[in-house]
Amino acid sequence: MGRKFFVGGNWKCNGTTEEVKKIVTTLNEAKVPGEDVVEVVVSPPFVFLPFVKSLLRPDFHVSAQNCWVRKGGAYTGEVSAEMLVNLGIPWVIIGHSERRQLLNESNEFVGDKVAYALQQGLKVIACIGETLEQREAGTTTAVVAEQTKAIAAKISNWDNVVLAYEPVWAIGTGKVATPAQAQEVHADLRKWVHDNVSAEVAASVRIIYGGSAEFVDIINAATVKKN
Ligand SMILES: O=C(CO)COP(=O)(O)O
Repeated sequence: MGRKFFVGGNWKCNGTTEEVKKIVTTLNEAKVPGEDVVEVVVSPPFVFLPFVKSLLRPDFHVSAQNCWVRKGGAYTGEVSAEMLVNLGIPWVIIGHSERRQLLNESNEFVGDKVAYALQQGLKVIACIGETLEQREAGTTTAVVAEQTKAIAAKISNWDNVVLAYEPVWAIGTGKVATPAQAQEVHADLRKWVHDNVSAEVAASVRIIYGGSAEFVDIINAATVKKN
């Protein structure tokens, strides 16, 4: 069976109650293929999670944008994986480049977080991606492999992991990766997973593109491929 499509929306640190309500209303009216074809996941800030979950159509799901690396406790300002599970939040984004860069989350820390969240029963969108400097130095493949390796070292079951390739240079910069650029890294990543995890995981794990995109390119690429 083919891999199920996955579409996610990371709302980052944005929104008011009114705006959130408006977005959810729009999403609830959207026409999409069934859940058996595509999973749709939205990721509001923590404070809006229960609100969004309560308003969102049942075939769309919610995701947190982060969670604490281990069991909760005396970690002021953090939100634990257990709390997300308790609230019925099925997904969490881990290792977003904004957290890696602004909050110094290391590859190892991200690997620990992914492992702990999975152990608690959450599904994880694990983000990886290179900076402009790394791309220009020709180290893209090595960088994303290193980030993936740090996750692979801590987990054995990839069923509940989606790998999100999010090139840092195409996040919030106005720059976009072309479908060919994204596809090239996806292919390298899948090969890395094949050679370093297993052929089964390489065949089944979903790798999504998570940087900015130009819809025109995607549609053209799909048309070219179809023809
Ligand atoms: O960070 C992103 C997805 O997680 C995409 O960011 P922008 O849409 O701001 O480029």
